[in-house]
Amino acid sequence: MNTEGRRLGRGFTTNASRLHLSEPLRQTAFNRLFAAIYFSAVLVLLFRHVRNLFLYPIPNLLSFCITSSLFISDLVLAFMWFSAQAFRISPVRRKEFPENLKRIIRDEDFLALDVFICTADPYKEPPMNVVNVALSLMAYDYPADKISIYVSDDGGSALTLFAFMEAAKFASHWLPFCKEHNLMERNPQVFFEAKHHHSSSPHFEKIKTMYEDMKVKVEHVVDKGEIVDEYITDDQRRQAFNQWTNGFTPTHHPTVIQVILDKSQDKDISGHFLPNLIYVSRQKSKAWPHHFKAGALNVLLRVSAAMTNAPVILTQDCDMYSNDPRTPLRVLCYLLDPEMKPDLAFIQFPQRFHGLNKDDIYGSEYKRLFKINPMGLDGIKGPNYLGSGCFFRRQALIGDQSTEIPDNVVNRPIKSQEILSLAHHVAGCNYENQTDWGLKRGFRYGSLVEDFFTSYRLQCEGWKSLFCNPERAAFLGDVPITLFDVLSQCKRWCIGAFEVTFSKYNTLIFGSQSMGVITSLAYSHYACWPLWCIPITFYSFLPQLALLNQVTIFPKISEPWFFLYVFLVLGAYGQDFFEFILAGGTIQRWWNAQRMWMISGLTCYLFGSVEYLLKSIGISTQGFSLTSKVLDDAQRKRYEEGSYEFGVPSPMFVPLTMAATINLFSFILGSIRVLKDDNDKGPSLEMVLSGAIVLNCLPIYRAIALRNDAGRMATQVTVTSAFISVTLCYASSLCFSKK
Ligand SMILES: O=c1ccn([C@@H]2O[C@H](COP(=O)(O)OP(=O)(O)O[C@H]3O[C@H](CO)[C@@H](O)[C@H](O)[C@H]3O)[C@@H](O)[C@H]2O)c(=O)[nH]1
Ligand SMILES: [Mn+2]
Repeated sequence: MNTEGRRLGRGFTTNASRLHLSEPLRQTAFNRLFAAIYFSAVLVLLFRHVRNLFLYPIPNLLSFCITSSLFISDLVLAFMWFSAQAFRISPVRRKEFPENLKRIIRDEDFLALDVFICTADPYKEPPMNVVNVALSLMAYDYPADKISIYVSDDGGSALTLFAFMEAAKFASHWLPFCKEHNLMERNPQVFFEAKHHHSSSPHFEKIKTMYEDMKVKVEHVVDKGEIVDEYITDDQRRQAFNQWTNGFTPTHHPTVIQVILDKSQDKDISGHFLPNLIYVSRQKSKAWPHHFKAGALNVLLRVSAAMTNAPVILTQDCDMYSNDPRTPLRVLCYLLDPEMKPDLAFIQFPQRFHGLNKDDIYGSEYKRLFKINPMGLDGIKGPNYLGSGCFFRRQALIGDQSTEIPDNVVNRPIKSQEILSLAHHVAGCNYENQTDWGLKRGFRYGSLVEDFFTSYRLQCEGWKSLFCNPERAAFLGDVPITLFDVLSQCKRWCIGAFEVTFSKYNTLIFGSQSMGVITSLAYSHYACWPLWCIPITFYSFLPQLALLNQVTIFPKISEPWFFLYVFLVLGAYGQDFFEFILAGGTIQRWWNAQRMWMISGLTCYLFGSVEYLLKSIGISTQGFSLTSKVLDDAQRKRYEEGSYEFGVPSPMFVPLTMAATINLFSFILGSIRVLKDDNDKGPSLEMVLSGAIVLNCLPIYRAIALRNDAGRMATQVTVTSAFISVTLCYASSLCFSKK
């Protein structure tokens, strides 16, 4: 069949030897035009602020404070808008043709792949889930002798090792089963939960029973917190678990490296070799910093260099399973392209999630962060690294572009004493001492968003990246299902972002010199992310307090400035809305995403900024607080019903509840006045703003007053917020009356 010039839907054309294609997004021209118009409007607004502040006499301190707060807020908004244009300037879309690969490569051309899976706590990250992730990756449609799975266990837990030993046994049945039935779902948990036509066959029943047996065993062990004697079935296992001696704790223990499957010896039930499966728990000592996930990944980089040294590395979080067995073939479409540029460092897939509720109430899809923006960056230097679902060229992490690194795979038996002792040596906690690991080599240290920081530094060094976004999700991960977990995760990201901003690698100064202005703006947008808290907080309180005291701070409808405000607000929201919908979103999801933006401004952005401050003056020492992946049934049920989960009495909820209360009162009071007053001059911007915030806060009112399940707002939070709100209103009335 002649496939030349065949139209491939969505506007791509190709011929039979093409491996990949890219094309600019259609909205680019509009984006640029709109940016020019909007930019002029922003300048006019800033001009108005400057004039009000410096050219007109200021009657009193209060109005000076109000004017300058509005000016600062709008400056931040302007900066965030401006830097975000970097994502809009040349977005591209790609497509790969893995079906064409077979024609041009032979089996031995497949590049060896080392897969890194990080886990850190068997109670927050259930070993059964981690094992399912590993099984889905081991079952890639790829020559098994080219795949090695490395599991980094920062929890140093025998329970996790046990789970993997069981998984290895199950793998010898599961992998041939997947291949025989050509399954797409190769995460056994997901596969068995879905309804399938195989479900009547005896083969299906048999493998399902095996899976259930393994699950029962692993969960039993995790519940007990130790490996029961009856499960220590042979000397090999006994020797392995004997490494957990009495003084062994998660934060203080020697290195444990266990080769669970060896591709040169272990076969599945159909007689094919299985991929390598290696458990690594690096040495930990309280005397040495371990640098969290970045540290764990660097240990895997070195251990894998000693054992298999594959030229391609996939980094994966322990909750991100493979949803498409052909993903590595897509990667080969780029890496085996004879025209591949030597400066390509990594290929990033979007983070996508399963188990989101219908309208994604917490905006956990992060469409902008994980899809729209990476497509935007793909047209410049390439997307930033998202921590998971990313294929690196090993060379980018261990050398510069000019170092020749032999792309050969180590071919010694990985269980040899020589290799194992080298692996132990490089996993030791003082191995990195006095070296450039984490500084100039490997995953970079110094930020809680090690992914963002690492790709930033790589791109500063001249490396590029690609965004690969196939229709069927390559990976699917878990989302946090309580608001507190969502906000805590985002707070960690904020602290990490500021760690980059206030380092010598500041994205605006260092970045613009090393990576060009446009890319550095994009990175600055993220690095300054927590700054959103400034405008959001001011706009949630200031105009409302003014409204309560019958003072207007925004232009009235009779003034031309009114329309400038209307244009700026509608323009920004409108563009955001269209981009969201064009990227496949729904109206409800967009609404929830913008609601989460407001909520974040009053919670995680704000608390993240404060915590960063405390950390930098040495008061707080917040580390990497893991996102919980454990499911509580009642919480899950409420999440599925679309009900916001407050529950915990966190101080983060206080400013949020205050904003909800104050906006409600100012809106009601304002409405009463409008109704009573005949010489009313139409809508005031203050009223529109507090009305919009009240709409956004509906779930909060419900959580305070109408619910009595465990997810309602904690009484402490309600009482504290009410008290501070009253004080704030009283104080504001004193200030405004002095005027
Ligand atoms: O000391 C640590 C801490 C974490 N992890 C692992 O890091 C991964 C990410 O942790 P998680 O709690 O799931 O954080 P998230 O906020 O959900 O992760 C996002 O944000 C992180 C940066 O903050 C990135 O590393 C992740 O890839 C990205 O998905 C997990 O597999 C953990 O097991 C470690 O290995 N060691
Ligand atoms: Mn996660």
